Amino acid sequence: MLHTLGRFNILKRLGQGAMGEVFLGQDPAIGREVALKTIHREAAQGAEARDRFAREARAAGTLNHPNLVTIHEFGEADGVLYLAMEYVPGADLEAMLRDRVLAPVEALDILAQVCDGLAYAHQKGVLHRDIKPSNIRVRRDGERLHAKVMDFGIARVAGSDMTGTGTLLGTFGYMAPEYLQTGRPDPRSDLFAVGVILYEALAGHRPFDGDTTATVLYKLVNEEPAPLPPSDFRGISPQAGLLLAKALAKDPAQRFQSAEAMAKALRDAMDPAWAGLAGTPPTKVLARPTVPSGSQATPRRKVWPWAAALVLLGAGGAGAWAWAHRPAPVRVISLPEPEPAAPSTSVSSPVVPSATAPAPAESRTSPKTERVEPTSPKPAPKPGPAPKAPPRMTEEEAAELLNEAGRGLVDQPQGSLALCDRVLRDHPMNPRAYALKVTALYGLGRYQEMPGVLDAGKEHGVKPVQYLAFGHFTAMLREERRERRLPPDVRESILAELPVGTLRPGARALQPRFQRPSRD
Ligand SMILES: Nc1ncnc2c1ncn2[C@@H]1O[C@H](COP(=O)(O)OP(=O)(O)OP(=O)(O)O)[C@@H](O)[C@H]1O
Repeated sequence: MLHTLGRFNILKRLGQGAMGEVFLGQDPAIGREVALKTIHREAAQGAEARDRFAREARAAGTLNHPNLVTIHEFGEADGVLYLAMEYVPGADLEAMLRDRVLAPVEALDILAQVCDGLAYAHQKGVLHRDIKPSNIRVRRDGERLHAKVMDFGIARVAGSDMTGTGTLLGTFGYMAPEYLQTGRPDPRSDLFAVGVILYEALAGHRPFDGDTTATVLYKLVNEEPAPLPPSDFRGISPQAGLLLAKALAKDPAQRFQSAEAMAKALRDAMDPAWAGLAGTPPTKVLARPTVPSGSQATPRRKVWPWAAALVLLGAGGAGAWAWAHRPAPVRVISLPEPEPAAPSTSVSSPVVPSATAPAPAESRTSPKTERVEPTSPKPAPKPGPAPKAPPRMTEEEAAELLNEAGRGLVDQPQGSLALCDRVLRDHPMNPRAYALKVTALYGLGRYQEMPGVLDAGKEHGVKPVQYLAFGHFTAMLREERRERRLPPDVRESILAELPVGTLRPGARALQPRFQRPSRD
Protein backbone atom coordinates (compact mmCIF):
# COMPACT_ATOMS: atom_id res chain seq x y z
CA MET A 1 0.00 0.00 0.00
CA LEU A 2 1.06 3.57 -0.63
CA HIS A 3 2.30 5.50 2.42
CA THR A 4 2.05 8.97 0.98
CA LEU A 5 0.35 10.58 -1.95
CA GLY A 6 1.64 14.05 -2.68
CA ARG A 7 1.70 15.87 0.63
CA PHE A 8 -0.85 13.56 2.22
CA ASN A 9 -0.06 10.71 4.58
CA ILE A 10 -2.12 7.62 3.90
CA LEU A 11 -3.79 6.17 6.98
CA LYS A 12 -5.78 3.30 5.51
CA ARG A 13 -7.56 2.04 2.43
CA LEU A 14 -11.26 2.86 2.37
CA GLY A 15 -12.24 0.85 -0.66
CA GLN A 16 -12.14 0.30 -4.35
CA GLY A 17 -14.31 2.00 -6.92
CA ALA A 18 -14.57 1.70 -10.67
CA MET A 19 -12.06 4.51 -11.12
CA GLY A 20 -9.45 3.38 -8.65
CA GLU A 21 -8.72 2.95 -4.97
CA VAL A 22 -9.85 5.30 -2.23
CA PHE A 23 -7.69 5.96 0.84
CA LEU A 24 -8.16 7.78 4.10
CA GLY A 25 -5.38 10.35 4.16
CA GLN A 26 -4.25 13.17 6.36
CA ASP A 27 -2.96 16.58 5.48
CA PRO A 28 0.07 16.87 7.82
CA ALA A 29 0.04 20.67 7.67
CA ILE A 30 -3.38 21.07 9.28
CA GLY A 31 -4.15 17.55 10.53
CA ARG A 32 -7.32 17.37 8.41
CA GLU A 33 -8.48 13.94 7.33
CA VAL A 34 -9.28 13.58 3.66
CA ALA A 35 -10.51 10.88 1.32
CA LEU A 36 -8.01 10.38 -1.50
CA LYS A 37 -9.50 8.99 -4.64
CA THR A 38 -6.92 7.72 -7.07
CA ILE A 39 -7.70 7.44 -10.73
CA HIS A 40 -6.39 4.40 -12.51
CA ARG A 41 -4.19 5.03 -15.46
CA GLU A 42 -6.47 3.78 -18.22
CA ALA A 43 -9.19 6.20 -17.12
CA ALA A 44 -6.96 9.20 -17.54
CA GLN A 45 -4.65 8.35 -20.37
CA GLY A 46 -3.18 11.04 -22.50
CA ALA A 47 -2.84 14.75 -22.00
CA GLU A 48 -6.34 15.44 -23.26
CA ALA A 49 -7.96 13.05 -20.78
CA ARG A 50 -5.96 14.62 -17.98
CA ASP A 51 -7.00 18.09 -19.03
CA ARG A 52 -10.63 17.07 -19.09
CA PHE A 53 -10.24 15.47 -15.71
CA ALA A 54 -8.67 18.61 -14.31
CA ARG A 55 -11.44 20.73 -15.83
CA GLU A 56 -14.17 18.60 -14.32
CA ALA A 57 -12.39 18.51 -10.97
CA ARG A 58 -12.20 22.29 -11.07
CA ALA A 59 -15.92 22.56 -11.82
CA ALA A 60 -16.74 20.19 -8.96
CA GLY A 61 -14.22 22.07 -6.80
CA THR A 62 -16.28 25.25 -7.05
CA LEU A 63 -19.18 23.56 -5.30
CA ASN A 64 -19.58 24.26 -1.62
CA HIS A 65 -22.77 22.98 -0.03
CA PRO A 66 -23.58 20.96 3.10
CA ASN A 67 -25.07 18.16 0.98
CA LEU A 68 -22.12 17.84 -1.37
CA VAL A 69 -18.77 16.26 -0.61
CA THR A 70 -16.24 19.07 -0.97
CA ILE A 71 -13.33 18.60 -3.34
CA HIS A 72 -10.17 20.04 -1.81
CA GLU A 73 -7.55 19.33 -4.38
CA PHE A 74 -6.75 17.61 -7.64
CA GLY A 75 -3.19 16.50 -8.05
CA GLU A 76 -0.71 14.09 -9.47
CA ALA A 77 2.07 12.34 -7.59
CA ASP A 78 4.43 9.76 -9.07
CA GLY A 79 2.21 9.41 -12.10
CA VAL A 80 -0.92 8.81 -10.00
CA LEU A 81 -3.81 11.23 -10.46
CA TYR A 82 -5.86 11.80 -7.34
CA LEU A 83 -8.65 13.85 -5.87
CA ALA A 84 -8.44 14.91 -2.26
CA MET A 85 -11.92 15.39 -0.88
CA GLU A 86 -13.81 15.79 2.35
CA TYR A 87 -13.78 12.57 4.34
CA VAL A 88 -17.33 11.64 5.32
CA PRO A 89 -17.56 8.96 8.00
CA GLY A 90 -20.69 6.86 7.88
CA ALA A 91 -21.96 4.53 5.22
CA ASP A 92 -22.87 4.81 1.64
CA LEU A 93 -26.49 4.61 0.68
CA GLU A 94 -25.89 1.50 -1.36
CA ALA A 95 -24.97 -0.45 1.79
CA MET A 96 -27.95 1.00 3.66
CA LEU A 97 -30.33 -0.04 0.90
CA ARG A 98 -28.77 -3.47 0.71
CA ASP A 99 -29.17 -3.93 4.48
CA ARG A 100 -32.68 -2.45 4.37
CA VAL A 101 -32.01 -0.27 7.40
CA LEU A 102 -33.94 2.77 6.23
CA ALA A 103 -37.57 3.52 7.02
CA PRO A 104 -39.45 5.08 4.08
CA VAL A 105 -39.52 8.45 5.86
CA GLU A 106 -35.73 8.34 6.22
CA ALA A 107 -35.33 7.55 2.54
CA LEU A 108 -37.43 10.61 1.69
CA ASP A 109 -35.36 12.75 4.04
CA ILE A 110 -32.06 11.57 2.53
CA LEU A 111 -33.23 12.07 -1.03
CA ALA A 112 -34.62 15.53 -0.26
CA GLN A 113 -31.14 16.44 0.97
CA VAL A 114 -29.65 14.96 -2.19
CA CYS A 115 -31.99 17.23 -4.16
CA ASP A 116 -30.88 20.22 -2.07
CA GLY A 117 -27.29 19.51 -3.10
CA LEU A 118 -28.29 18.96 -6.72
CA ALA A 119 -30.30 22.19 -6.78
CA TYR A 120 -27.22 24.12 -5.72
CA ALA A 121 -24.97 22.35 -8.25
CA HIS A 122 -27.45 22.73 -11.10
CA GLN A 123 -27.73 26.43 -10.37
CA LYS A 124 -23.97 26.60 -10.76
CA GLY A 125 -24.25 24.76 -14.04
CA VAL A 126 -22.73 21.49 -12.87
CA LEU A 127 -24.42 18.17 -13.56
CA HIS A 128 -23.67 15.04 -11.64
CA ARG A 129 -24.38 12.44 -14.40
CA ASP A 130 -23.90 9.41 -12.22
CA ILE A 131 -26.28 9.70 -9.30
CA LYS A 132 -26.56 6.28 -7.68
CA PRO A 133 -26.65 5.02 -4.09
CA SER A 134 -22.91 4.34 -3.91
CA ASN A 135 -22.29 8.02 -4.65
CA ILE A 136 -24.31 9.16 -1.63
CA ARG A 137 -22.63 9.11 1.78
CA VAL A 138 -24.90 9.11 4.81
CA ARG A 139 -23.87 10.00 8.35
CA ARG A 140 -26.01 9.80 11.45
CA ASP A 141 -25.93 12.86 13.75
CA GLY A 142 -27.89 11.50 16.69
CA GLU A 143 -31.44 11.28 15.40
CA ARG A 144 -30.73 13.07 12.20
CA LEU A 145 -29.38 11.66 8.98
CA HIS A 146 -27.07 13.80 6.93
CA ALA A 147 -26.56 13.00 3.24
CA LYS A 148 -23.75 14.14 0.98
CA VAL A 149 -23.39 13.53 -2.73
CA MET A 150 -19.96 12.59 -4.10
CA ASP A 151 -18.28 12.36 -7.49
CA PHE A 152 -19.75 15.29 -9.38
CA GLY A 153 -19.08 15.17 -13.09
CA ILE A 154 -16.53 12.45 -12.65
CA ALA A 155 -18.45 9.82 -14.59
CA ARG A 156 -18.11 11.90 -17.71
CA VAL A 157 -14.38 12.21 -17.64
CA ALA A 158 -13.46 8.81 -16.33
CA GLY A 159 -16.18 6.85 -18.06
CA SER A 160 -16.52 5.00 -14.75
CA ASP A 161 -20.04 4.01 -15.69
CA MET A 162 -18.77 2.06 -18.60
CA THR A 163 -15.72 0.33 -17.24
CA GLY A 164 -15.71 -3.24 -16.12
CA THR A 165 -18.58 -5.53 -16.81
CA GLY A 166 -19.34 -6.03 -13.12
CA THR A 167 -20.41 -2.44 -12.61
CA LEU A 168 -22.47 -1.97 -15.70
CA LEU A 169 -25.87 -2.96 -14.42
CA GLY A 170 -25.51 -1.05 -11.20
CA THR A 171 -24.96 2.23 -12.94
CA PHE A 172 -27.13 1.79 -15.98
CA GLY A 173 -30.09 1.12 -13.76
CA TYR A 174 -30.10 4.81 -12.80
CA MET A 175 -29.55 6.42 -16.18
CA ALA A 176 -32.32 8.52 -17.65
CA PRO A 177 -33.75 7.36 -20.98
CA GLU A 178 -32.81 10.57 -22.78
CA TYR A 179 -29.23 10.26 -21.57
CA LEU A 180 -29.04 6.73 -22.93
CA GLN A 181 -30.61 7.69 -26.21
CA THR A 182 -28.97 10.99 -26.96
CA GLY A 183 -25.88 10.99 -24.78
CA ARG A 184 -26.94 14.42 -23.59
CA PRO A 185 -28.00 14.61 -19.98
CA ASP A 186 -29.56 17.65 -18.40
CA PRO A 187 -30.39 18.38 -14.78
CA ARG A 188 -33.61 16.39 -15.11
CA SER A 189 -31.53 13.30 -15.88
CA ASP A 190 -29.98 13.63 -12.41
CA LEU A 191 -33.50 13.85 -10.96
CA PHE A 192 -34.58 10.70 -12.78
CA ALA A 193 -31.79 8.88 -10.94
CA VAL A 194 -33.10 10.22 -7.62
CA GLY A 195 -36.49 8.76 -8.55
CA VAL A 196 -34.91 5.39 -9.25
CA ILE A 197 -33.24 5.44 -5.84
CA LEU A 198 -36.51 6.33 -4.14
CA TYR A 199 -38.25 3.43 -5.82
CA GLU A 200 -35.42 1.12 -4.79
CA ALA A 201 -35.53 2.38 -1.20
CA LEU A 202 -39.27 1.81 -0.93
CA ALA A 203 -39.55 -1.43 -2.88
CA GLY A 204 -36.27 -3.13 -2.00
CA HIS A 205 -35.44 -3.61 -5.66
CA ARG A 206 -34.72 -1.37 -8.60
CA PRO A 207 -37.51 -0.32 -10.94
CA PHE A 208 -35.51 -1.26 -14.03
CA ASP A 209 -33.57 -4.39 -13.36
CA GLY A 210 -32.47 -7.41 -15.28
CA ASP A 211 -29.85 -10.04 -15.86
CA THR A 212 -28.24 -8.34 -18.81
CA THR A 213 -27.35 -4.79 -19.68
CA ALA A 214 -29.60 -4.98 -22.71
CA THR A 215 -32.58 -5.93 -20.52
CA VAL A 216 -31.97 -3.00 -18.20
CA LEU A 217 -31.54 -0.60 -21.09
CA TYR A 218 -34.69 -1.81 -22.74
CA LYS A 219 -36.69 -1.35 -19.57
CA LEU A 220 -35.26 2.07 -18.86
CA VAL A 221 -36.23 3.32 -22.27
CA ASN A 222 -39.54 1.52 -22.77
CA GLU A 223 -41.08 0.10 -19.64
CA GLU A 224 -43.04 1.54 -16.76
CA PRO A 225 -42.02 0.16 -13.40
CA ALA A 226 -44.45 -2.03 -11.50
CA PRO A 227 -46.68 -0.17 -9.05
CA LEU A 228 -45.81 -0.60 -5.38
CA PRO A 229 -48.14 -2.08 -2.78
CA PRO A 230 -49.42 0.17 0.04
CA SER A 231 -47.16 -1.59 2.53
CA ASP A 232 -44.17 0.04 0.83
CA PHE A 233 -45.49 3.45 1.89
CA ARG A 234 -45.74 2.78 5.60
CA GLY A 235 -45.29 5.91 7.71
CA ILE A 236 -45.35 8.25 4.70
CA SER A 237 -48.01 9.57 2.41
CA PRO A 238 -49.25 6.90 0.01
CA GLN A 239 -49.32 9.76 -2.48
CA ALA A 240 -45.56 9.29 -2.76
CA GLY A 241 -46.64 7.04 -5.62
CA LEU A 242 -47.56 10.18 -7.56
CA LEU A 243 -44.20 11.59 -6.84
CA LEU A 244 -42.52 8.43 -8.12
CA ALA A 245 -44.55 8.43 -11.32
CA LYS A 246 -43.51 11.98 -11.97
CA ALA A 247 -39.86 11.38 -11.09
CA LEU A 248 -39.63 8.33 -13.35
CA ALA A 249 -41.46 9.73 -16.37
CA LYS A 250 -39.63 8.80 -19.56
CA ASP A 251 -40.13 12.27 -20.97
CA PRO A 252 -38.06 14.83 -19.04
CA ALA A 253 -40.76 17.43 -19.66
CA GLN A 254 -43.11 15.34 -17.49
CA ARG A 255 -40.68 15.16 -14.58
CA PHE A 256 -39.89 17.63 -11.85
CA GLN A 257 -38.34 20.52 -13.66
CA SER A 258 -36.01 21.47 -10.87
CA ALA A 259 -34.29 19.81 -7.94
CA GLU A 260 -35.91 22.37 -5.60
CA ALA A 261 -39.38 21.26 -6.67
CA MET A 262 -38.49 17.63 -6.19
CA ALA A 263 -36.97 18.32 -2.75
CA LYS A 264 -40.19 20.03 -1.71
CA ALA A 265 -42.36 17.13 -2.89
CA LEU A 266 -40.12 14.62 -1.11
CA ARG A 267 -40.44 16.58 2.15
CA ASP A 268 -44.19 16.96 1.69
CA ALA A 269 -44.53 13.21 1.25
CA MET A 270 -42.91 12.64 4.66
CA ASP A 271 -46.25 13.69 6.13
CA PRO A 272 -48.61 10.68 6.00
CA ALA A 273 -51.52 13.09 5.54
CA TRP A 274 -50.06 14.75 2.44
CA ALA A 275 -52.72 14.78 -0.23
CA GLY A 276 -50.37 14.66 -3.18
CA LEU A 277 -49.21 16.96 -5.91
CA ALA A 278 -51.67 19.76 -6.56
CA GLY A 279 -53.82 19.84 -9.67
CA THR A 280 -55.62 17.31 -11.75
CA PRO A 281 -55.12 13.70 -10.75
CA PRO A 282 -52.52 11.89 -12.78
CA THR A 283 -53.55 9.19 -15.15
CA LYS A 284 -50.99 6.88 -13.72
CA VAL A 285 -49.49 6.49 -10.28
CA LEU A 286 -46.88 4.18 -8.96
CA ALA A 287 -48.84 3.10 -5.93
CA ARG A 288 -51.44 0.40 -5.95
CA PRO A 289 -54.82 1.17 -4.44
CA THR A 290 -55.08 0.51 -0.74
CA VAL A 291 -56.25 -3.01 -0.05
CA PRO A 292 -59.66 -2.94 1.65
CA SER A 293 -59.37 -3.94 5.31
CA GLY A 294 -60.01 -7.59 5.90
CA SER A 295 -58.98 -8.65 2.46
CA GLN A 296 -55.68 -10.31 1.86
CA ALA A 297 -52.87 -8.14 0.71
CA THR A 298 -52.04 -8.68 -2.92
CA PRO A 299 -48.65 -10.31 -3.25
CA ARG A 300 -46.07 -8.04 -4.82
CA ARG A 301 -45.91 -8.60 -8.50
CA LYS A 302 -42.68 -10.39 -9.25
CA VAL A 303 -43.26 -10.92 -12.93
CA TRP A 304 -42.86 -7.85 -15.06
CA PRO A 305 -45.13 -7.31 -18.03
CA TRP A 306 -42.15 -7.51 -20.29
CA ALA A 307 -43.09 -10.18 -22.71
CA ALA A 308 -41.81 -8.13 -25.61
CA ALA A 309 -38.48 -7.46 -23.95
CA LEU A 310 -38.01 -11.07 -23.01
CA VAL A 311 -38.87 -12.20 -26.49
CA LEU A 312 -36.18 -9.93 -27.79
CA LEU A 313 -33.57 -10.53 -25.19
CA GLY A 314 -34.14 -14.13 -24.34
CA ALA A 315 -35.79 -15.83 -27.23
CA GLY A 316 -35.23 -13.64 -30.28
CA GLY A 317 -37.32 -14.60 -33.29
CA ALA A 318 -40.06 -12.60 -34.85
CA GLY A 319 -40.70 -10.76 -31.60
CA ALA A 320 -37.41 -9.00 -31.96
CA TRP A 321 -38.32 -7.93 -35.44
CA ALA A 322 -41.61 -6.60 -34.22
CA TRP A 323 -39.90 -4.82 -31.39
CA ALA A 324 -37.37 -3.17 -33.63
CA HIS A 325 -40.27 -1.88 -35.74
CA ARG A 326 -42.60 -1.04 -32.93
CA PRO A 327 -44.55 2.19 -32.97
CA ALA A 328 -43.26 4.81 -30.58
CA PRO A 329 -44.67 4.08 -27.10
CA VAL A 330 -47.53 6.31 -26.04
CA ARG A 331 -46.94 8.04 -22.73
CA VAL A 332 -50.01 8.69 -20.67
CA ILE A 333 -48.60 10.28 -17.58
CA SER A 334 -49.67 13.86 -17.40
CA LEU A 335 -49.12 15.54 -14.11
CA PRO A 336 -49.56 19.16 -13.24
CA GLU A 337 -46.51 21.32 -12.88
CA PRO A 338 -46.50 22.54 -9.32
CA GLU A 339 -43.65 24.89 -9.92
CA PRO A 340 -43.10 27.51 -12.58
CA ALA A 341 -41.11 25.63 -15.17
CA ALA A 342 -37.57 26.78 -14.86
CA PRO A 343 -36.23 24.11 -17.07
CA SER A 344 -32.71 23.23 -16.78
CA THR A 345 -32.08 24.59 -20.23
CA SER A 346 -31.47 27.94 -18.62
CA VAL A 347 -28.41 26.59 -16.86
CA SER A 348 -25.34 27.65 -18.68
CA SER A 349 -21.86 26.50 -18.02
CA PRO A 350 -19.03 24.98 -19.90
CA VAL A 351 -19.62 21.67 -18.18
CA VAL A 352 -23.32 21.44 -18.95
CA PRO A 353 -24.31 20.57 -22.47
CA SER A 354 -27.38 22.40 -23.67
CA ALA A 355 -30.55 20.51 -22.90
CA THR A 356 -32.17 19.03 -25.93
CA ALA A 357 -35.39 17.29 -26.69
CA PRO A 358 -34.73 13.56 -26.52
CA ALA A 359 -34.62 11.79 -29.83
CA PRO A 360 -37.84 9.84 -30.15
CA ALA A 361 -37.68 6.08 -30.20
CA GLU A 362 -37.57 4.66 -33.69
CA SER A 363 -41.10 5.20 -34.80
CA ARG A 364 -43.32 4.81 -37.78
CA THR A 365 -44.38 8.43 -38.00
CA SER A 366 -43.92 9.70 -41.50
CA PRO A 367 -41.05 12.11 -41.73
CA LYS A 368 -41.46 15.46 -43.38
CA THR A 369 -37.87 15.50 -44.47
CA GLU A 370 -36.63 14.90 -47.91
CA ARG A 371 -34.51 11.93 -48.77
CA VAL A 372 -30.83 12.65 -49.04
CA GLU A 373 -29.27 11.22 -52.13
CA PRO A 374 -25.70 10.26 -51.38
CA THR A 375 -24.61 10.46 -54.98
CA SER A 376 -26.18 13.79 -55.93
CA PRO A 377 -23.58 15.95 -57.62
CA LYS A 378 -22.49 19.11 -55.89
CA PRO A 379 -23.70 22.30 -57.61
CA ALA A 380 -20.94 24.24 -59.27
CA PRO A 381 -19.86 27.20 -57.15
CA LYS A 382 -21.36 30.45 -58.38
CA PRO A 383 -19.42 33.63 -58.56
CA GLY A 384 -20.50 36.38 -56.21
CA PRO A 385 -20.67 36.66 -52.43
CA ALA A 386 -19.58 33.58 -50.49
CA PRO A 387 -22.60 31.35 -49.92
CA LYS A 388 -23.81 31.11 -46.35
CA ALA A 389 -23.13 27.83 -44.58
CA PRO A 390 -26.37 25.84 -44.33
CA PRO A 391 -27.94 26.09 -40.89
CA ARG A 392 -27.13 23.28 -38.51
CA MET A 393 -29.81 20.64 -38.50
CA THR A 394 -31.97 20.73 -35.38
CA GLU A 395 -32.29 17.80 -33.00
CA GLU A 396 -35.81 17.22 -34.26
CA GLU A 397 -34.71 17.13 -37.88
CA ALA A 398 -31.92 14.75 -36.97
CA ALA A 399 -34.40 12.49 -35.19
CA GLU A 400 -36.68 12.45 -38.21
CA LEU A 401 -33.85 11.61 -40.58
CA LEU A 402 -32.81 8.80 -38.28
CA ASN A 403 -36.37 7.50 -38.15
CA GLU A 404 -36.23 7.32 -41.90
CA ALA A 405 -32.80 5.70 -41.81
CA GLY A 406 -34.21 3.05 -39.47
CA ARG A 407 -37.10 2.31 -41.78
CA GLY A 408 -34.80 1.99 -44.78
CA LEU A 409 -32.29 -0.33 -43.16
CA VAL A 410 -33.52 -3.53 -44.73
CA ASP A 411 -34.47 -2.37 -48.21
CA GLN A 412 -32.24 0.65 -48.68
CA PRO A 413 -29.24 0.37 -46.40
CA GLN A 414 -27.24 2.62 -48.72
CA GLY A 415 -29.76 5.41 -48.25
CA SER A 416 -29.81 4.79 -44.50
CA LEU A 417 -26.07 5.09 -44.43
CA ALA A 418 -26.20 8.44 -46.21
CA LEU A 419 -28.84 9.69 -43.80
CA CYS A 420 -26.71 8.69 -40.82
CA ASP A 421 -23.69 10.44 -42.30
CA ARG A 422 -25.76 13.51 -42.92
CA VAL A 423 -26.90 13.57 -39.28
CA LEU A 424 -23.41 12.88 -37.97
CA ARG A 425 -22.03 15.86 -39.85
CA ASP A 426 -24.12 18.15 -37.65
CA HIS A 427 -24.55 15.93 -34.60
CA PRO A 428 -21.37 13.93 -34.14
CA MET A 429 -22.40 12.97 -30.61
CA ASN A 430 -25.65 11.28 -31.60
CA PRO A 431 -25.48 7.63 -30.47
CA ARG A 432 -28.48 6.58 -32.55
CA ALA A 433 -26.79 7.74 -35.75
CA TYR A 434 -23.73 5.61 -35.02
CA ALA A 435 -25.86 2.61 -34.05
CA LEU A 436 -27.84 2.85 -37.28
CA LYS A 437 -24.73 3.43 -39.34
CA VAL A 438 -23.05 0.29 -38.03
CA THR A 439 -26.25 -1.64 -38.71
CA ALA A 440 -26.49 -0.26 -42.26
CA LEU A 441 -22.88 -1.26 -42.93
CA TYR A 442 -23.71 -4.74 -41.71
CA GLY A 443 -26.63 -4.90 -44.13
CA LEU A 444 -24.35 -3.79 -46.96
CA GLY A 445 -21.69 -6.33 -46.07
CA ARG A 446 -19.16 -3.54 -45.46
CA TYR A 447 -17.96 -5.28 -42.34
CA GLN A 448 -14.44 -3.88 -42.23
CA GLU A 449 -15.83 -0.37 -41.84
CA MET A 450 -17.87 -1.21 -38.77
CA PRO A 451 -15.14 -0.91 -36.09
CA GLY A 452 -14.18 2.48 -37.52
CA VAL A 453 -17.70 3.76 -36.82
CA LEU A 454 -17.45 2.61 -33.24
CA ASP A 455 -14.11 4.38 -32.96
CA ALA A 456 -15.52 7.57 -34.45
CA GLY A 457 -18.34 7.46 -31.91
CA LYS A 458 -15.89 6.95 -29.07
CA GLU A 459 -13.88 9.94 -30.19
CA HIS A 460 -17.02 11.98 -29.65
CA GLY A 461 -17.70 10.51 -26.25
CA VAL A 462 -20.30 7.96 -27.37
CA LYS A 463 -19.84 4.54 -25.76
CA PRO A 464 -20.65 1.51 -27.89
CA VAL A 465 -22.71 0.13 -25.03
CA GLN A 466 -25.18 2.97 -25.57
CA TYR A 467 -26.11 1.37 -28.89
CA LEU A 468 -27.80 -1.42 -26.99
CA ALA A 469 -30.65 0.98 -26.37
CA PHE A 470 -31.54 0.80 -30.07
CA GLY A 471 -33.60 -2.05 -31.41
CA HIS A 472 -32.06 -2.18 -34.87
CA PHE A 473 -28.61 -2.55 -33.41
CA THR A 474 -29.51 -5.35 -31.00
CA ALA A 475 -31.47 -7.09 -33.76
CA MET A 476 -28.37 -6.93 -35.93
CA LEU A 477 -26.26 -8.43 -33.14
CA ARG A 478 -28.70 -11.27 -32.76
CA GLU A 479 -28.66 -11.95 -36.41
CA GLU A 480 -24.89 -11.99 -36.39
CA ARG A 481 -24.95 -14.43 -33.53
CA ARG A 482 -26.74 -16.90 -35.73
CA GLU A 483 -25.33 -16.08 -39.12
CA ARG A 484 -21.75 -15.33 -38.13
CA ARG A 485 -21.03 -13.24 -41.19
CA LEU A 486 -18.46 -10.93 -39.67
CA PRO A 487 -14.80 -11.74 -40.23
CA PRO A 488 -13.38 -12.94 -36.87
CA ASP A 489 -11.24 -9.83 -36.32
CA VAL A 490 -14.19 -7.48 -36.88
CA ARG A 491 -16.50 -9.59 -34.77
CA GLU A 492 -13.99 -9.63 -31.96
CA SER A 493 -13.33 -5.93 -32.04
CA ILE A 494 -17.04 -5.11 -31.98
CA LEU A 495 -18.00 -7.54 -29.25
CA ALA A 496 -14.97 -6.45 -27.20
CA GLU A 497 -16.65 -3.06 -26.90
CA LEU A 498 -19.87 -4.51 -25.54
CA PRO A 499 -20.55 -5.97 -22.13
CA VAL A 500 -20.26 -9.67 -21.61
CA GLY A 501 -23.73 -11.18 -21.68
CA THR A 502 -25.03 -8.80 -24.33
CA LEU A 503 -25.93 -11.84 -26.31
CA ARG A 504 -27.00 -14.59 -24.02
CA PRO A 505 -25.69 -18.00 -24.96
CA GLY A 506 -28.50 -20.11 -26.24
CA ALA A 507 -30.64 -17.19 -27.33
CA ARG A 508 -32.17 -17.75 -30.72
CA ALA A 509 -31.42 -15.20 -33.37
CA LEU A 510 -33.67 -13.31 -35.69
CA GLN A 511 -34.80 -14.50 -39.01
CA PRO A 512 -32.30 -12.88 -41.35
CA ARG A 513 -33.29 -9.31 -42.09
CA PHE A 514 -30.32 -8.31 -44.13
CA GLN A 515 -29.58 -9.81 -47.50
CA ARG A 516 -26.37 -11.74 -47.56
CA PRO A 517 -24.28 -9.54 -49.82
CA SER A 518 -23.37 -11.06 -53.15
CA ARG A 519 -19.82 -12.27 -53.41
CA ASP A 520 -18.86 -10.45 -56.57
N1 LIG B 1 -15.34 11.11 0.67
C1 LIG B 1 -15.42 9.87 1.17
N2 LIG B 1 -15.51 9.69 2.49
C2 LIG B 1 -15.57 8.44 3.00
N3 LIG B 1 -15.55 7.31 2.25
C3 LIG B 1 -15.45 7.45 0.94
C4 LIG B 1 -15.37 8.72 0.31
N4 LIG B 1 -15.28 8.54 -1.01
C5 LIG B 1 -15.33 7.21 -1.22
N5 LIG B 1 -15.42 6.54 -0.06
C6 LIG B 1 -15.52 5.09 0.08
O1 LIG B 1 -14.54 4.47 -0.73
C7 LIG B 1 -15.09 3.34 -1.40
C8 LIG B 1 -14.90 3.45 -2.89
O2 LIG B 1 -15.59 4.62 -3.34
P1 LIG B 1 -15.78 4.97 -4.86
O3 LIG B 1 -16.61 6.21 -4.91
O4 LIG B 1 -14.48 4.99 -5.55
O5 LIG B 1 -16.50 3.72 -5.41
P2 LIG B 1 -18.01 3.39 -5.64
O6 LIG B 1 -18.86 4.58 -5.34
O7 LIG B 1 -18.27 2.14 -4.87
O8 LIG B 1 -18.07 3.07 -7.17
P3 LIG B 1 -17.93 4.06 -8.40
O9 LIG B 1 -16.49 4.26 -8.63
O10 LIG B 1 -18.62 3.34 -9.48
O11 LIG B 1 -18.60 5.36 -8.05
C9 LIG B 1 -16.54 3.24 -1.00
O12 LIG B 1 -16.68 2.34 0.07
C10 LIG B 1 -16.86 4.62 -0.51
O13 LIG B 1 -17.88 4.64 0.43
